[in-house]
Amino acid sequence: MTDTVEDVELPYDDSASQQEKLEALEEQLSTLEEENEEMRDRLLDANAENNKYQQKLERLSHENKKLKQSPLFIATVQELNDEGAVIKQHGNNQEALTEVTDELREDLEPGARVAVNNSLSVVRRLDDEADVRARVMEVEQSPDVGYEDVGGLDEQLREVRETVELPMKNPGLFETVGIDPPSGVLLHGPPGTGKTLMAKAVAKQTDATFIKMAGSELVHKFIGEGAKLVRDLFQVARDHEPAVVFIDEIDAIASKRTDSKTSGDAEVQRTMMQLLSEMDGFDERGDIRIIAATNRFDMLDRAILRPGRFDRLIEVPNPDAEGREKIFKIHTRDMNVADDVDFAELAADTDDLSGADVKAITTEAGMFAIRDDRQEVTMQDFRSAREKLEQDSDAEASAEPSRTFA
Ligand SMILES: Nc1ncnc2c1ncn2[C@@H]1O[C@H](COP(=O)(O)OP(=O)(O)OP(=O)(O)O)[C@@H](O)[C@H]1O
Repeated sequence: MTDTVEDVELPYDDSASQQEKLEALEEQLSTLEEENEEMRDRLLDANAENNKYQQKLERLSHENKKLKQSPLFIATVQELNDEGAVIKQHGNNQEALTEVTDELREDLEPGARVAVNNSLSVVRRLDDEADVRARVMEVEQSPDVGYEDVGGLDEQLREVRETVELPMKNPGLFETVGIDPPSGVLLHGPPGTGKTLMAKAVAKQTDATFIKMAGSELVHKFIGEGAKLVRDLFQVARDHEPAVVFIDEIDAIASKRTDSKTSGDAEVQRTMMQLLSEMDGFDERGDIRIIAATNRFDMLDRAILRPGRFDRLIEVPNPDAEGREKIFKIHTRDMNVADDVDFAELAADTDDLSGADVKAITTEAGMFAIRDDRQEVTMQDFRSAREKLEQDSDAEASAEPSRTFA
């Protein structure tokens, strides 16, 4: 507590002379001034020290944030003991003893998958491997899509059948002629044009299991995961032969190399290299065919288009009027359509739309009939549906300029 003026003890007796009082007071004043000076110096030092600590704290907080954000490695907890957790890193299988915070410890047990940072500290617990696989891989024993469900892609379908179906159904033919069937088939074109549909249809036709994985899912946030998922993908395919492996959005793992050297890019590269090596070592691939799809053909790294890899390129464009008419008919097969509906006219009026857009119009037309309490879908319903979807996509396009709906 600070002294108040009343607390100050006077440095003289009442009996002292004026002169003595003055001298005593002067002496005390000078002592106090010295002490004050000393305190001020100490305060300044403390302030400087405080600033230094403040800066250090900021640096460490920044570092901490960066460590949590930077690419993380995957590991499995082997055991928990008094000193922390023994973890085994995926990829290099190295074991390490690392500290874990008390809160995190409660959430961990041997076998748990965790994300660790550069200094191997556990940052968080992850979903189990099986969950990740199930999330990124779609396995369908026999897709319920046939060639009759694909409209307006006769030429593309012919090529897909020749390159995927024929080698599976009649491998001897290629042996007799003495050529290798194309390894992988790449479908490229705008979104919603039927690429996935064709891949499913060919899987059904060949009684093959359809295994789909999206490139964007493969490029996981975690180092080592992408390449491992590619290995898993091909293992699942081998376990389910005959199989059609469909890799959607392949551009996510096979884009032209960028100049930046971030760990994220390195991870994408590693995932792509794993895919290439799986494809290259696939001579004895048996009954597994690979189809990839992309909306960004221009972005692809040419390495994946080399002979023996995705060497059959099939463009899948938006349908022309004739194609749109067929797609209208396919998606209204089970609908109660009024006699006045003219699909040729609707097709002529829906320039530049994709197959997915045409399908959306048919569903929306049905909704108009339901809202109006009718059981039959009329030409007017289709027209209203088209207008509604155009308006919706105009609104979306102005919010997000990269997407358009002509
Ligand atoms: N040619 C088509 N014939 C019939 N239906 C189609 C056609 N194209 C698209 N569709 C409809 O649109 C849906 C989406 O199409 P699909 O998933 O095959 O597109 P995609 O080309 O794989 O698109 P993305 O590049 O966005 O993955 C299909 O399930 C189907 O209902």
